[in-house]
Amino acid sequence: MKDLFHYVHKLRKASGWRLYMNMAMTIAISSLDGIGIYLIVPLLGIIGALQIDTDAISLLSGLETFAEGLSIELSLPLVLGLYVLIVGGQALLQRFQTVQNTRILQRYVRTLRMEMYGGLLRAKWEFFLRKRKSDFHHVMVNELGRVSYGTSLLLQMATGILFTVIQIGLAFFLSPLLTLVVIGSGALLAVFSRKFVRKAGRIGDKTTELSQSFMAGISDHFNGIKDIKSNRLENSHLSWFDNLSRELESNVVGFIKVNSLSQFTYKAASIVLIAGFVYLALEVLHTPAEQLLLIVLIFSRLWPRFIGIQSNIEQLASSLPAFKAMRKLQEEADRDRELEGSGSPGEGERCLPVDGIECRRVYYRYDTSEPAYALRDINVKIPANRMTAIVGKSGAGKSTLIDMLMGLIKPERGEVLLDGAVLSEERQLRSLRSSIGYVAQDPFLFNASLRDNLKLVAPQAKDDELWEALKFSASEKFVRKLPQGLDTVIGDRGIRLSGGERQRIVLARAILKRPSILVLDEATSALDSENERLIQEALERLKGKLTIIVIAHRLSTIRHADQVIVMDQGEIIQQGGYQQLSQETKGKFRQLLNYQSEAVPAGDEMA
Ligand SMILES: Nc1ncnc2c1ncn2[C@@H]1O[C@H](COP(=O)(O)OP(=O)(O)OP(=O)(O)O)[C@@H](O)[C@H]1O
Repeated sequence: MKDLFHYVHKLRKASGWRLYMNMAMTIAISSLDGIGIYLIVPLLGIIGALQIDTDAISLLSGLETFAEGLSIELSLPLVLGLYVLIVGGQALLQRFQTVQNTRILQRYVRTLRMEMYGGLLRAKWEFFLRKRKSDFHHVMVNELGRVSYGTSLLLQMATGILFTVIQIGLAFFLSPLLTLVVIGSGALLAVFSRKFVRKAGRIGDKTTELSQSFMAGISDHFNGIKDIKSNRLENSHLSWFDNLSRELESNVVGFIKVNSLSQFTYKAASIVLIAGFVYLALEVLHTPAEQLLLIVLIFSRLWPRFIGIQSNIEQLASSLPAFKAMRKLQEEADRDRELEGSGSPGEGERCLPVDGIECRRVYYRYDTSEPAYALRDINVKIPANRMTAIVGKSGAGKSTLIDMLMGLIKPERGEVLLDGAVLSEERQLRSLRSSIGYVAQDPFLFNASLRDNLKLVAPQAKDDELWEALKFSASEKFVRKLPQGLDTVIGDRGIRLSGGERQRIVLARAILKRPSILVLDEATSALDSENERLIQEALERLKGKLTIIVIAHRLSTIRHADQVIVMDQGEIIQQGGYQQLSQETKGKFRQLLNYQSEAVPAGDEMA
């Protein structure tokens, strides 16, 4: 419930005066509706079109006196005209209110969407390490949809309750006793219906759980579709999908069963109640015909309202888990917020390291409840405007060290310094991040044209700057050969390009940002030796102008590095110049060189 109130508060903040205006309109519509319906029969009585004793209904005798006072004669056309005016006005207001309601709701959903997306984008990298990507899709699509639906239910319910209260007020004027009996019966039934609400809540929990698995499963499957197809895993995935779909189906049917059972209970009760009323009125109390007509009228107006509210409560209970899930993720993301107010790439002050980046006694664990350290007692300096290479076996901690140097993760112990100052302030971190050109192991491209992919980091870049960057990354030739050149759309994650082509485009993009620190994490692993040589030469030309950090398994790539760092099991076990390390015959680096020289033909050995 706390979560619901949290979102109601947000709704109030997002909609401001519109929400109150909406409530006021609800009151007007309900009043007009009540007046229109309840007055038609008695008004016909006043003008004598129906045989009704108006003195039996206090409100009507008052109205009659009022009309007499104004010396207005209540004729049939006047009564009917009044009725048309009231009901027509009410319909017009209702239309206006529907549009207004949608505005309120859509504005609110947009606010929530922006808040959620902004919160996620601004969260630290470590937040993403702990989470499944599909959980974000799940919250942004499914849960947000349920929250929006829940909120619209809430608005509907608020309208319904207001409506009912006003109708009760009007009905009370017409017949206090009868109205009290109807309310009492409704309240009694509501108490008995609490179990329906609880059941609906449990079904809502299950819906959250199932749709989370559904989203996680399908995104995993489509990410790994190539593996699925090549290993003929279609059937096992289909059977998983079938089981989950069945569970989803039975969950929905389960909810409808609960909902329809409660509706049935209310309807059955209404039949019994109305029969009881009529019997009591005719046989025991000998109520006059006009009163009896009112019993039916009041009952038939109020009872469906009770049913509607009960149904809304159940549906709301089933969407409460979505409010909870969304709030939880939003709060987690907000707690892990970083780089407040960071703008688009390239914006803000950039840093130009003069001394370099340094790690002092740095320790890091991905999971602090586990003993294994991904980085252990790291003491290293990455000198400015030099090329540093990080090598080591798979899992040695190379990428983790790079993440640490880029300020993506924070040391559990120890400190990272930029030009001698501890990297802790937001401003420092922001300027460091704005100055980095990063090419990941698994390069990411958007399903857009090459031009758009490149301009992502430099929106103002002219075509000749794009071509210059492409030339740097040895991609100019292949891009010129593409049918639409820079306008070629490269498919989902750049699927229409080869692995090596993708790496080169991402490298061009990193260069286009004109970084002062270039970080390449296995950035040329998919390249043939010819293209790799071209990139090496380009990097050579950059040496002395920017700080370059390279991770490479293929040691030939780092022949020209000024400094080589060798890592093993999270520690730095060797550090020095390429030549120096290759001559330390007992060192790990020499061992790695030997493994690779055995694997490549003699002429291609690095030296
Ligand atoms: N997100 C993560 N959660 C938990 N452990 C992780 C995570 N990423 C890496 N690790 C662990 O941290 C250690 C270092 O991983 P890291 O990716 O830094 O190695 P690496 O040297 O870059 O390996 P590779 O050359 O294969 O990319 C490994 O034992 C790895 O299992």
